[in-house]
Amino acid sequence: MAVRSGTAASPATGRTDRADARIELSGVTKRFLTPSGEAFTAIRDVTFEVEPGQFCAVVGPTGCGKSTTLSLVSGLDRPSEGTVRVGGREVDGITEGISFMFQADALLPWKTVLGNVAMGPMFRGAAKKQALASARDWLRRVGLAGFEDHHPHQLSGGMRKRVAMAAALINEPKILLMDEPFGALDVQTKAIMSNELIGLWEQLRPSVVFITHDLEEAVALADRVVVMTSGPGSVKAVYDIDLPRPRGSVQDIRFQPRFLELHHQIWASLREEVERAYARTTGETS
Ligand SMILES: Nc1ncnc2c1ncn2[C@@H]1O[C@H](COP(=O)(O)OP(=O)(O)OP(=O)(O)O)[C@@H](O)[C@H]1O
Repeated sequence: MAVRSGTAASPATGRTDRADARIELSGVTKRFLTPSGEAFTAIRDVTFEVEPGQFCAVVGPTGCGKSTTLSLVSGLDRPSEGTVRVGGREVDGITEGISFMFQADALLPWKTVLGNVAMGPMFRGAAKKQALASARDWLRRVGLAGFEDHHPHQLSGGMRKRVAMAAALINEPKILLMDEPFGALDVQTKAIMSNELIGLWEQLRPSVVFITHDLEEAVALADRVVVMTSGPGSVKAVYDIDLPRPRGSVQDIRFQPRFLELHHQIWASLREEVERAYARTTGETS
């Protein structure tokens, strides 16, 4: 493992080398105006990179600015200072080739499962027949063959996540942004979904920014873990995870000595920030 900050190491052998999938945040600060008109700094001087095809997890205490960071990468919001680049180009609006997955389902309740998944290619100009064929194929890939005509409310939470995953991946994004996508699932379903995500990611290799509160999930899935400080968030440390790929089942990897070692080291760093954030909410000084 390497604890790093600053410039990124070369991607490991076998990674996609699509330079247009590189994500770079450099000295990024984001301030919001509070209702009373004062400036509130959500993140300060955030710098890190995600290599093309790399799976990068971001962890940090609640309110440290993880979602804010993700929205700046997506182009939904702009930095107050610093630059966000995707593929070497400064982000100045919604960037082509990015898909999202959030904790809340972003499925349209009035559309069938097939209709929800086919929407992406249809918006991108695919013929309806082709979009539906591709959606059927993706539903098969996420284990939902036979559920094409169901509506989202007729599915379990895990099944809805599969639909959301198919809807995100059908566009074959170069970048996948995920904000606690499995946060609302029970432990077993979360593990199954994590395994499925990693299997599909290994086939498509988009660059991933994956926000999570679950450090085990971060270490099990990621090539790189970014630890953020308590708010205003900045990058405290970057850990390159040297567990081999393919990783296999996330349930099993948690028992490997190397996993435990990495988890222990990163938790020592994260814990200080979690405690600092907690002390603030309880009014204690730290
Ligand atoms: N649009 C906004 N206007 C004002 N303040 C905002 C806005 N968006 C976020 N914030 C504030 O910025 C800080 C960081 O929020 P953000 O949601 O990015 O944190 P987070 O690390 O993702 O939190 P959590 O882990 O709890 O989801 C919070 O204090 C939040 O209240």
